[in-house]
Amino acid sequence: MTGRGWTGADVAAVLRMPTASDDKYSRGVVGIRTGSDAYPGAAALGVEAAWRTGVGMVRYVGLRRAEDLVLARRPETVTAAGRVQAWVVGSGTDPDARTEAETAELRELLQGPVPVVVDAGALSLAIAASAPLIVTPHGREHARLRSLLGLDPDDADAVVETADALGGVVVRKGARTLVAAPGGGLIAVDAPTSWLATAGTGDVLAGIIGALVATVDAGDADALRSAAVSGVWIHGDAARRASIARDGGPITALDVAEHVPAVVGSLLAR
Ligand SMILES: NC(=O)C1=CN([C@@H]2O[C@H](COP(=O)(O)OP(=O)(O)OC[C@H]3O[C@@H](n4cnc5c(N)ncnc54)[C@H](OP(=O)(O)O)[C@@H]3O)[C@@H](O)[C@H]2O)[C@@H](O)CC1
Ligand SMILES: Nc1ncnc2c1ncn2[C@@H]1O[C@H](COP(=O)(O)OP(=O)(O)O)[C@@H](O)[C@H]1O
Repeated sequence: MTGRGWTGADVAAVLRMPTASDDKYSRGVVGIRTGSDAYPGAAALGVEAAWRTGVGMVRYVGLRRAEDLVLARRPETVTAAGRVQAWVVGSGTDPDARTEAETAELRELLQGPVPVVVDAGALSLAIAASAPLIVTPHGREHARLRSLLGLDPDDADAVVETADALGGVVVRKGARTLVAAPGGGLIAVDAPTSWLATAGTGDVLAGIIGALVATVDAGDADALRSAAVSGVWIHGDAARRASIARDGGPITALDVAEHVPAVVGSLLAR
């Protein structure tokens, strides 16, 4: 399997410096519906990452325990209902523990006009979606998703086939992350450091991608794929910087989120 690469210049083309005529809404609003009583931390990680990527507003929708954690970490997060330009769902959720009401609301989101980044526990709902879609499975989740789509679960690198069957962008995470859009070519992004293989970095990635998706044209399939690949690139570079800041030592998921602004700033300054 080979795929074309992605460069800092490609990422910079997706980013936009705010101008004097911007306000918080024109900069994009991302809605994050993640976390659970079992995994409240995933909510805080995704919300932190979305803010750090540079949207005008992050709205969070979730259970009390996760919401409290999100607000303790990021009081600027808005927990009132309202419009968003992208959703992030599923990180830190277990489909077996989800209520019927929550499943129905997720299904409704997945039938709507707003693009949805689907991670972890919500992946099984993605197969029935009609919304513009980006799914972010790791290897095991990708195999499960392929089974649900009637594809060979063992064909780990057949990401283009998964994207075609799903009708959405697929980001199959790993040391080498593969990204494909329906009918499109494959793009591969190699992680600059394997310190990234640590709990919660996938939740951070979903927040980064959600923030980028909130700033692009939802009707443009190419733009959605570019936002997804750029999110993977930013995530990897933030991990590299986070480790360098610790003399090449280990990092945590929150360290990755905290280094995202430096990645974005340096790309916009080129
Ligand atoms: N801070 C947070 O809130 C975080 C929340 N998170 C959230 O957690 C949820 C589940 O995500 P996940 O990726 O762990 O799920 P999944 O693909 O089912 O993997 C399970 C597989 O792992 C294996 N396994 C388990 N323990 C093992 C061991 N010690 N050594 C070796 N293998 C071991 C296990 O094998 P088994 O024990 O069954 O043999 C099974 O095959 C998801 O919602 C995610 O967002 C995470 O993002 C982390 C931070
Ligand atoms: N060996 C590795 N080297 C570099 N990056 C990795 C490696 N393994 C996994 N990753 C990256 O780490 C992140 C892990 O995400 P995920 O599996 O969803 O974890 P979690 O659910 O704990 O957040 C992904 O971005 C993936 O690309």
